[in-house]
Amino acid sequence: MTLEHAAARSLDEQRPAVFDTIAVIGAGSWGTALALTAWRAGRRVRLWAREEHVVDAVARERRNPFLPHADIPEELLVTNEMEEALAGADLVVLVSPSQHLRAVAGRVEPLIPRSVPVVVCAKGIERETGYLMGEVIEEVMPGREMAVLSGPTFAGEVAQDMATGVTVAAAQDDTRDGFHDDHLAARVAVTFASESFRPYVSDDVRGVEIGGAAKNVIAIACGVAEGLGLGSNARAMIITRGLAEITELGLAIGARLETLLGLAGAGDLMLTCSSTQSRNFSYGKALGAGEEAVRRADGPVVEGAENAQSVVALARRLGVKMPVCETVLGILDGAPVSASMKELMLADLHPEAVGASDDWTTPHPARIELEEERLSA
Ligand SMILES: NC(=O)c1ccc[n+]([C@@H]2O[C@H](COP(=O)([O-])OP(=O)(O)OC[C@H]3O[C@@H](n4cnc5c(N)ncnc54)[C@H](O)[C@@H]3O)[C@@H](O)[C@H]2O)c1
Ligand SMILES: O=P(O)(O)OC[C@H](O)CO
Repeated sequence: MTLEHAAARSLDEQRPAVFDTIAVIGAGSWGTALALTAWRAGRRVRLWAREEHVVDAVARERRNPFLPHADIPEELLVTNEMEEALAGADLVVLVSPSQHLRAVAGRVEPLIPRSVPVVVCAKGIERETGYLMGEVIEEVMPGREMAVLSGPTFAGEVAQDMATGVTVAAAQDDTRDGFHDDHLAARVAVTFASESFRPYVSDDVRGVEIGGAAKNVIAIACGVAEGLGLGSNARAMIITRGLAEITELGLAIGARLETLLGLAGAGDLMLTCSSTQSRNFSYGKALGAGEEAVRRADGPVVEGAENAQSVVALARRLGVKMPVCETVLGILDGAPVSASMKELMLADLHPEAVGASDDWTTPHPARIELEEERLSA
């Protein structure tokens, strides 16, 4: 059977076994929404919160300040004790911000049996090492089975039980053809699936990871354009050229095109680039509008700002051109916002096709004119 044929067989026919007891590690907005999703799907759920004030708030009013509008049911245990959260778990879901994943996974590793798989939900690339999230896990939790879960998912909507689709990816045994009911991604999919939460299964871990990491940087660029009042055409251009950048980077690390065009790639890019529900978009919008763009260590994470440097560093290492991401990095480093976006418009002209800018480029005529005017002034 070919991979395509096997993938087309429904998971219902195959009946992968669900995980019963889920430890969600990280009680920010996404960890809390995922804990609610697993609880609604009928699982026993424990949620580990790093901050004591979160556990206190849940005990007092069944609300988490990171996700203030969601009611947290009594049956969902919320604790500061890592051991208590992990006790008896047959699946561990890691939902810390990307730059803290290593430390958090390092705390989890000695506390769970070798047989317990992990699902990584952070979106980013580790700054110090340039590692994708899965590579961090391979180093900190060697030999452990791992899946990644990503896609267009505002935590607030997921918490309100609104229709959402995600991609869950886990490596496949090369010696076997197609998807099987013991494939970790399939087991995670049936564990979380509900009427309103629809996971799709994949074996392209890198594709899912890179889409989630890079789209946040592009979302900042879209926010900047919004803040500057550049209009809807500009936003569509940035999203589309952003997708071209993500595609080129993804292909360079061995991701598949279908994944980059799927929920965890194009889907998440569209969502994050077009709504003030996105922290990344809103942060960029404040920068574009010349307002104070605030990031607090104890506040909501802005992964695009945390990861612009690591995304650009990976692209430079692989010889991939990412002008939109480069521009965002420049702005974050203090370059003038409006002039940086203008420079993006006046960059060399080249073919649209992904990877084709090496074939043919020519200086932008308007830029040459400006330079000549400047010289003659
Ligand atoms: N919020 C969403 O809508 C959403 C959706 C999908 C994926 N994600 C991803 O989930 C990950 C977690 O983001 P979030 O939105 O849940 O966070 P959040 O912004 O809601 O909350 C911040 C989180 O960071 C944690 N934190 C702060 N300092 C820390 C430290 N030193 N060590 C460990 N943890 C620390 C806090 O405990 C808290 O859980 C990110 O990679 C994000 O991109 C978020
Ligand atoms: O609020 P953002 O910008 O961190 O985006 C949240 C999710 O990643 C959207 O899928």
